[in-house]
Amino acid sequence: MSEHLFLSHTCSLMQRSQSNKTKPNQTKPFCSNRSLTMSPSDPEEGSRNDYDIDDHEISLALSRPIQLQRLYHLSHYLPRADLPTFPNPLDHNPFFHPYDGFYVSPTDVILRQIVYDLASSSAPNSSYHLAYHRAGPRSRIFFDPSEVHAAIVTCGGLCPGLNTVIRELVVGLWELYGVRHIFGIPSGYRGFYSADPVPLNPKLVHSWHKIGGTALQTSRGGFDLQKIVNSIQDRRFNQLYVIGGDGTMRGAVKIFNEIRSRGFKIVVTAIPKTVDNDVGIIDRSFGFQTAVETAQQAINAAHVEAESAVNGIGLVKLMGRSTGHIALHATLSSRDVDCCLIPENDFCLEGEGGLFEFLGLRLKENGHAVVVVAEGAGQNMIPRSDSQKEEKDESGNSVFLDVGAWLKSELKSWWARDHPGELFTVKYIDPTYMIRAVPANATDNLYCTLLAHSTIHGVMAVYTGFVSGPINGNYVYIPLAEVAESKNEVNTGDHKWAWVRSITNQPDFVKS
Ligand SMILES: Nc1ncnc2c1ncn2[C@@H]1O[C@H](COP(=O)(O)OP(=O)(O)O)[C@@H](O)[C@H]1O
Ligand SMILES: O=P(O)(O)OC[C@H]1O[C@](O)(COP(=O)(O)O)[C@@H](O)[C@@H]1O
Ligand SMILES: [Mg+2]
Repeated sequence: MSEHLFLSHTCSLMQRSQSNKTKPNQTKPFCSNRSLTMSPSDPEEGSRNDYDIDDHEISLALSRPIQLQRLYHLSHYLPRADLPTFPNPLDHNPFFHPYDGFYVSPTDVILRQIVYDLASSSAPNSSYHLAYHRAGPRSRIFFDPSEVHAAIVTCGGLCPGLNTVIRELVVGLWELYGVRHIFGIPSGYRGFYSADPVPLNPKLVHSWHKIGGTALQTSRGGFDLQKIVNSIQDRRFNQLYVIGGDGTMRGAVKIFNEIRSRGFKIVVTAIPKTVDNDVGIIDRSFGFQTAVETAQQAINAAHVEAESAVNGIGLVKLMGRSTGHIALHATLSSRDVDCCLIPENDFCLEGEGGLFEFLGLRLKENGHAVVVVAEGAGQNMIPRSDSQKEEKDESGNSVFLDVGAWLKSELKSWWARDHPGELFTVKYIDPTYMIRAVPANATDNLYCTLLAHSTIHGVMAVYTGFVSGPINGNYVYIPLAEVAESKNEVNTGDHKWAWVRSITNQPDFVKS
């Protein structure tokens, strides 16, 4: 799945770097502050210290090959004769003026990593620079727009921006490429074989970006591969846009493989949807910022309630099945939070270093405290029956118990035991669905638009089995299977989590 490209700029950077070695007084590339970048090859400038960068190390780092993550293209399994090409209709779109460089070529790439330690050759992947195909319009397309039959489906839980993505897929296909056969599949994967497709057009979807949820409806479970692919074939769909989270994408990989093995001229693409921001590789998922913003209202309310009570604790549970991104970002944005609990960190309640001790001190100092807990945190501590242990939703995801309700009850028991007769209040706010059922904010709406349009461009170029998404702020095409298996967890060793801890002053809550 990979090929090596030695790009000419790599060579030219190497040459620049090497030529600097022989002309010590010239400005070196990548050394912004000459006084901090003495090279050991310049004896008159002193001996090597911590700020030194060896030219040889720079050359080595820059001379690494670029490994391009290859994408599936219909030409990989269909004869070229079945894939006539057409000029991109954007050539004649009155609103576009394709200039030199407007169209993206297969050699346009975006590097996965932009932060490098030039001196490190032992770091993972350091033997090459990983790159992805840049997203964007191609000069030639492989679909006659009049023959396109596009199907759009939304699966899994809600996320702000779902309707915007659908809207922009419809408007983009219609306005940019002249596609007129666009259909919504109602109620998730099961809708392929249990419902009639709904014809979509720009007029119908015009104001959908202002509405939360998904106008196409969604569901969990109901993934029947053969029925889905048969339905796609029977209805002559040749473009499939699947919008959903990790489960949906694992399903999309199976659909893609089945379509490929049947040799159909059908493109499959997925648009990652996860309010939890738990999908890896891409910078962030759409709707996440809206969810964090909406969570502020719950935190503010918890703070007001806590402050207005004697020994008041405001407890807010936020979404995050296996990752604590929403809780973390909401905590960082709020500054009213005393403690943030996430699934990536175990915590203990009792004893020295435990949550109760910490909150007891906060109440003593401030008279109140605000706790934010992600829904997946502390699940291993909540007592559950055998049937609860086994419980799964229709998609096979484990059903979590309510960590907020459990924590509230534990807090009350602790206080009654250790501070009998003293006033104490816990106000538990569970805004779960409120943070994901809202329409996307302006930033997420714009993001959804770019996501939808960059996806359409890739599909019209008949890349298949791919996901479009931003890496380092640039839109790229990533193999679907890679995204489906990726995970984005909070790195509790990095600066962001340290920042949470420095704001809240919370300890690790480990048993001492
Ligand atoms: N491993 C899998 N293989 C095939 N389909 C799956 C898989 N996991 C989930 N699905 C299907 O994907 C859809 C959404 O999955 P779910 O886990 O509920 O949400 P999300 O996609 O948001 O993670 C459901 O219809 C489910 O049946
Ligand atoms: O009640 P539902 O609809 O199953 O949704 C609850 C789950 O959905 C989520 O919001 C998102 O999950 P998915 O993106 O995997 O669908 C989780 O945070 C939460 O556990
Ligand atoms: Mg999921």
